[in-house]
Amino acid sequence: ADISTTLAGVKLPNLLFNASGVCCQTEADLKLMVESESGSLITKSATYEQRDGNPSPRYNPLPGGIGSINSMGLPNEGYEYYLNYAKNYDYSSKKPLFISLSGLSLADNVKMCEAFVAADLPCVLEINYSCPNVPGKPQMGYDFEAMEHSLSVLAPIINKPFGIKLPPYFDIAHFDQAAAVFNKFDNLAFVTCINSVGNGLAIDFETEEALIKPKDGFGGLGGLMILNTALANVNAFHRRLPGKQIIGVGGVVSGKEAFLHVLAGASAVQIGTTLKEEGPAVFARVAKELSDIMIAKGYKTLEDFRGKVKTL
Ligand SMILES: O=C(O)c1[nH]c(=O)[nH]c(=O)c1I
Repeated sequence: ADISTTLAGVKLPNLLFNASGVCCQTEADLKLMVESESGSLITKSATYEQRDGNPSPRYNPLPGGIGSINSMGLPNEGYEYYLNYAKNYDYSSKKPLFISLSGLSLADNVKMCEAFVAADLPCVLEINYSCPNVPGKPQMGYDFEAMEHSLSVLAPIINKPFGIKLPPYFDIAHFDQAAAVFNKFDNLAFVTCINSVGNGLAIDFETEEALIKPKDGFGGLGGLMILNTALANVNAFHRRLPGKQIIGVGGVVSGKEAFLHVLAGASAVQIGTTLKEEGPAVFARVAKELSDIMIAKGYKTLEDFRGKVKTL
């Protein structure tokens, strides 16, 4: 079946790619993504300066394959590293490049966006408003006023289609308030839902210890356990953002969850925890599983069922 898609006006040979943060911090990581069967790739969220991030252990899968917890602390090579990567990227490769930016201040986001705009490259920007793991930095995604102000500055600078990475919301009024902000920006072409469910706590039963070191063990939750929150956020914004697209992320362990994300309204699907645990071979597996599901259900393209979840 045809699992290709178009996102922000850019053609993706298939709808799958990595969630920012996984398999994308260094050129070696990104090479693995380019060589994989993913339809696209996105870089690790960049800050203006290089960051080491939080002390390890800072990532851990949870027992029983239910998910993961992380408090990486925004480790990255600094935005110029990713700008250079974007300047040298082979855009004829059919696999579009996305760049994640997560400035620690609006001023930093402005400087990074201006640098990418000045370079005038075909890559697509995803501004991360939802990093839950920088101690002392509350995430922008939960501050609607600050997010609106940031977008009012950045959208005109970027001046072409771009996206934002959002935290999960859990209140219908918050979906409404967030959508009211996003609908003000015409070139805000997509929203990526969801980032990890912030500040969970995983404790080892035997040792009675927290699984990760930073922040007393508090970190973002990912994997199968967040699937249903992810589907709700994808569908809530699919319903509320006419003319914009949704990238679905959260809980994709097989073609089945990718199918559900598209049914909820996703135009593309990112994989985080399962990519971290299985490696880049996950893309060929999930792509085949999704194609087989579509064939079994009689769907030829993603448009045949995108957003068509039935209510009772
Ligand atoms: O701790 C991180 O680096 C991190 N971890 C996440 O789960 N989401 C994010 O957006 C980020 I920037």
